Amino acid sequence: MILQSLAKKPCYESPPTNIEFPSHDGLVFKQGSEEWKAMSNKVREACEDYGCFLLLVRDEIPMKLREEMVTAMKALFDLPEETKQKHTSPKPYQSYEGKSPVIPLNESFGIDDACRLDAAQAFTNLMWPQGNPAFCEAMKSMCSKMMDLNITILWMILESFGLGNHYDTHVQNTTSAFRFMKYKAPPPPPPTPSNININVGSSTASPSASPSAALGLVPHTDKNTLTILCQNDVQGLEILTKQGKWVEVMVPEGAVVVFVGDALKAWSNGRLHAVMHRVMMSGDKERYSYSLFSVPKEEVVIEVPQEFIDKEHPLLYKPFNFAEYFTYFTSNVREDALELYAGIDIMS
Ligand SMILES: O=C(O)CCC(=O)C(=O)O
Ligand SMILES: [Fe+2]
Repeated sequence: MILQSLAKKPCYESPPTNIEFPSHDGLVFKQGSEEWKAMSNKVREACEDYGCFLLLVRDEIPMKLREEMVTAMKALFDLPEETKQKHTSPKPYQSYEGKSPVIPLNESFGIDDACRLDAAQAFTNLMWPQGNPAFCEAMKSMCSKMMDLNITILWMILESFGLGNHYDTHVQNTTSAFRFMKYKAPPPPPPTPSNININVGSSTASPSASPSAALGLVPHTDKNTLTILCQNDVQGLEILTKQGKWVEVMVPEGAVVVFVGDALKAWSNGRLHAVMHRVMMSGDKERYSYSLFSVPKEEVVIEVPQEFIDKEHPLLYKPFNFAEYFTYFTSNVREDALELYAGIDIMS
């Protein structure tokens, strides 16, 4: 695994540093080894400072599987509208969604409890009643690899805080959700005097500047624990730095983006940062991305462990049920939903 911190500076004046960690036995480092400890600390620091980071995981998530996944997704989004609309769920963000007036370039499918074997089968059979084993296989395999990665990263974070004893409870309390996303290329901007080619003798006025980017996904923090995001080669992801500046995230081939969500931010008493991010589309290519979200199970109450509370770190969040917070958020879609719902006003 190679880890790259994002947005070292408010904007990329110099390339972010790459740190390489040799891996042993595939995904899992020898726990307790020097590499393991160094990697765990880097992961925690990135989560504290930026709330996200890039991981190069060519061994853990092979390129061939990524290619199969994008091919499978193209077939999925190419299905007729009435077939896609068959995917419905009472849960927010899980049904097929497309043609939203706010984000008209975006289409998505959410799949609950996605790492269960029967979830991939049920979804595939709904979309392709005649069967599509290639899709089902790619989805199943990708889900489990991304979940392994997700859990390993959580393990590293806990170990780095010296809280490895919380790992088993976290895993028992965790379920998963998967999301497929497609973003159409934005329509070309209307011609303006500055981008119409005018022939003046032998010289030609310069061609149009690149079309201005269009909103692909609204700014948000993820609400869950940790997110692993993969994309095709079309960039568009942006994060809001702590300095309040939107910066592009150039995701290299073979890398995934890891995000801290609100649930982990609250559990860590605000030590870890849940970063705002969005997608801005430009150019003429379609973006495909897919995410594996680790999510606290319905009944789970998020409570800050004593180890995170001291004089310098007063308790910032009261215990709350994650499912209830999520329901609250869906009817109060605002940036400070977590603070409003569970925050303790330490000034009063
Ligand atoms: O498509 C992307 O790159 C971002 C997706 C995302 O942020 C999300 O689904 O929460
Ligand atoms: Fe997100």
